[in-house]
Amino acid sequence: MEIRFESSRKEVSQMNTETLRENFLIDTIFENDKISWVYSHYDRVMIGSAVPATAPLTLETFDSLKSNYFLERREIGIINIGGDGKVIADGEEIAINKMGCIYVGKGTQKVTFSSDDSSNPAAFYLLSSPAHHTYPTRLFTKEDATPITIGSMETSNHRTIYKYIHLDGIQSCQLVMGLTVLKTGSVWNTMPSHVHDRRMEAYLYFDVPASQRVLHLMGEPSETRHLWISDRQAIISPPWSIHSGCGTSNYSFIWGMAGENKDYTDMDAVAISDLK
Ligand SMILES: O=C[C@H](O)[C@@H](O)CC(=O)C(=O)O
Ligand SMILES: [Zn+2]
Repeated sequence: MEIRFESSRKEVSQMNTETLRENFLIDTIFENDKISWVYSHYDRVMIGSAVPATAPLTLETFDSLKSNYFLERREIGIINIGGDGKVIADGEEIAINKMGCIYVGKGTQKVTFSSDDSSNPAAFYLLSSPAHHTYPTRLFTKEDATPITIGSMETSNHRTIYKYIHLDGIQSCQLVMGLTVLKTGSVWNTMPSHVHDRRMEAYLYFDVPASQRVLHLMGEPSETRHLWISDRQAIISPPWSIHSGCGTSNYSFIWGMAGENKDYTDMDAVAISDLK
């Protein structure tokens, strides 16, 4: 497991491309037959993936977590971006199709991931944060997520937001999770952008066509930086940073947060005219 420590706002304003990518881009995820994790010191959120290509995979703990099993003091949100699959949580088998979300609560001792068809394996994106209470394991399909459409074609940000784990959805201790799908012809996500100093955020871009890229924007609103992102790569966004992007085509992404509250609408908007 890779550990990423935090960087200060001043440090980030002085980073070159390579240092920025080393600190905030997660590019080696979604490897076949592997569970991989990055432990971020922003709100102690763990960002990972599980691709059970040829055989099922079991969630294991790490020495550095000093726990007897992964979810002893943690909760986890799982979203499938690949073929149909299953999650087994302490014996409870749950089928999960593309864009479905499963929350598994603290205290669950054994979690296993499998694919229905090894020629089209499931690809599970994982987000985990510390937890102090057990909320029940729950599945939401993308239809359960009461999708809302925002933005417009005129401003190239027409998109549908699916909220899964949040105040009015699946209950959790601090995890908030969902995904956004851009309409054909729309390329901007989270524009106008925002910050929420009370919560860190992580993005996983997916369904980005192989020859296309997303220009992800981060940094303080008056000190923005960019990173070029390809399909199935993730980005860590510090609590003081904007997290927004513009694609060379439309695309989708999973957003996830942890911190002070689970209120999706708790955002401090940044006027487009204030970005530098
Ligand atoms: O705090 C919320 C997150 O940044 C995302 O939900 C924003 C987003 O998906 C979008 O506007 O497209
Ligand atoms: Zn946000």
